Amino acid sequence: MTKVVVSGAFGRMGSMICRMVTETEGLELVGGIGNQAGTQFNVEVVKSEEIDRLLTEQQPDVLIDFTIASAAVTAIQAATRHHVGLVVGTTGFSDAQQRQIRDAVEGTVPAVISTNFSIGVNIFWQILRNAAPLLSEYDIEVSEAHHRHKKDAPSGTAKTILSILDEAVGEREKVYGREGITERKNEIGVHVFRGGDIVGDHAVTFAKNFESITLSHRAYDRAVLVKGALIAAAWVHGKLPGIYPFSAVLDLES
Ligand SMILES: NC(=O)C1=CN([C@@H]2O[C@H](COP(=O)(O)OP(=O)(O)OC[C@H]3O[C@@H](n4cnc5c(N)ncnc54)[C@H](OP(=O)(O)O)[C@@H]3O)[C@@H](O)[C@H]2O)C=CC1
Ligand SMILES: O=C(O)C1=N[C@H](C(=O)O)C[C@H](O)C1
Repeated sequence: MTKVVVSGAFGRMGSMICRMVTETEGLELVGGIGNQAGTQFNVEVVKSEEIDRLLTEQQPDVLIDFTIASAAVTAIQAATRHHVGLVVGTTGFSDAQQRQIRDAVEGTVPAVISTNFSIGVNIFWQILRNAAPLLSEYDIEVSEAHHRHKKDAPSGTAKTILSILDEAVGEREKVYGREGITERKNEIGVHVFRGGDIVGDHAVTFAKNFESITLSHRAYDRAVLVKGALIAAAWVHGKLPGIYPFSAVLDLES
């Protein structure tokens, strides 16, 4: 049995994760962390000031975090103090926050950290790794669309796409939207849409004269992201300390 605490327990992802943990054999929901205290699926949800008490009392095996960057850093640091494994889906970390996370996790706990827990997106990234080197002479544009409530832009997934492209075709300047008189150089254009309840769309277009190729992924239901996080939670329990990508959980490494 893997005992799970969910940070962001009242959020869009967190509340669905709490419900699906209670419905998944082998996982047990033992607590939550929220911006306010309360209960979720019959377990206590505490504010971040009470994390240490919760982790001491409930002795979870894994903490799953889907919050905002600053709250995630606090939860991650607490989990490492209590030797609790981690699944982190929160996006929008600054470079300094990423360093804080690496420093906290290294040598202490196993952590699966991914900007996207959909299996399809992780396969999409792998396809991109293989395809992009063949398309290095093409103009490249990246776009993403999400619901109106999303706070960070571009999405974490889009940032991962950009780092895959940097590695595959060499680092290029990123141009975030265009306005006025602009001349395209050897850059990557990045375009962000926000509206309605779009779960998550990502696309990469490679264009040259007379032809283009677009690789895209669309999530129709947040459940695909939640399912991936739960697969990661079951996997990470008992692993050696270190940061693992979700592709390692899925055994997608080529
Ligand atoms: N990796 C992946 O596959 C995915 C990643 N995400 C990422 O996950 C994060 C959450 O997304 P989503 O669920 O849509 O966002 P929500 O805003 O719905 O959920 C975040 C929750 O965190 C709570 N929160 C804020 N501060 C704290 C704190 N200090 N301690 C505990 N909880 C806190 C918020 O409370 P309040 O509302 O009161 O502020 C809210 O309930 C985002 O960064 C998003 O990009 C999302 C989907 C998939
Ligand atoms: O905030 C969201 O909703 C999502 N965030 C992740 C991201 O920033 O890439 C993943 C997913 O697309 C949904």
